[in-house]
Amino acid sequence: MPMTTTGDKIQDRSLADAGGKGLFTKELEEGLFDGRIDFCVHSSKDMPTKLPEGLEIIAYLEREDPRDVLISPVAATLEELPFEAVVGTSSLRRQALVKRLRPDIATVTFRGNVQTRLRKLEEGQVAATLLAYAGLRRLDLASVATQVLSLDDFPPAPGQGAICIEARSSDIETRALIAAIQHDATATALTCERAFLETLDGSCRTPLAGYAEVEGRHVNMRGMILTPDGSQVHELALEGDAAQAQEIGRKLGSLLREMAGTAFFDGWS
Ligand SMILES: NCc1[nH]cc(CCC(=O)O)c1CC(=O)O
Repeated sequence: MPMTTTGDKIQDRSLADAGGKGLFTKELEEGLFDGRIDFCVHSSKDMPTKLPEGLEIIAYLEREDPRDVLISPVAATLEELPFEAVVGTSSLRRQALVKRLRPDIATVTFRGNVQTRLRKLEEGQVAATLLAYAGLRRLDLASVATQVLSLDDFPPAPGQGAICIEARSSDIETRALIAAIQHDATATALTCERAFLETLDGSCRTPLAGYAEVEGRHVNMRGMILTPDGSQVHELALEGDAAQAQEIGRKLGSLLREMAGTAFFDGWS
């Protein structure tokens, strides 16, 4: 049964202004609670860190490419965009990361589905936009990407590129069925990234990035927090055993918070 979420309907505001991550999940979760559906498929990036009592993420699928891409009809790279170009994005993280690399660039709110954004770009409303490579690939639109941005310059949002399944905690049957498609390395990475997010971000208003790389039993997570104008950046990486994924994410978040100091967060939240 197709369902439309508030996140799909509200197209004129940034997600932070419209009410945060829960926008994409609320209607679907109501379907879980009243038994119309038994599981939901989400982009992990859109999932709040705290789920309603009685619901859980029961599996993560193998992660797609987590990187962001630049899409521009006027330049081949972010570096080559014209001086004081206008870039369309409603992501606080992308806004801050762009300005960190190109302080001359202005950003404007840019939402809507991918096709709408590409049309605005064609009409010349902005010189470029930024999107997740994973989303484009899933829509068979990878070829519209102008530049794939490096994980170092442009670290992704926690959860980017990973699909998760949410279900009722009590639904043992669905849990057992879905367990078969869990991708363990992705689950480890996401455990780490979501613990990081939970530690740092109550409000959804702090530009932050975080990406955990998992190889065998080893996790290496890098996190970053920025001021919205990209002028101040704190970043740090921590590594350890996969069994410690949650602790690594939490510790990374609290260390970054300490490094930045309270004044860093007071400025705009
Ligand atoms: N906020 C919307 C959203 N949620 C997940 C993705 C990308 C796909 C993914 O991360 O799996 C996107 C679009 C985008 O950021 O370009």
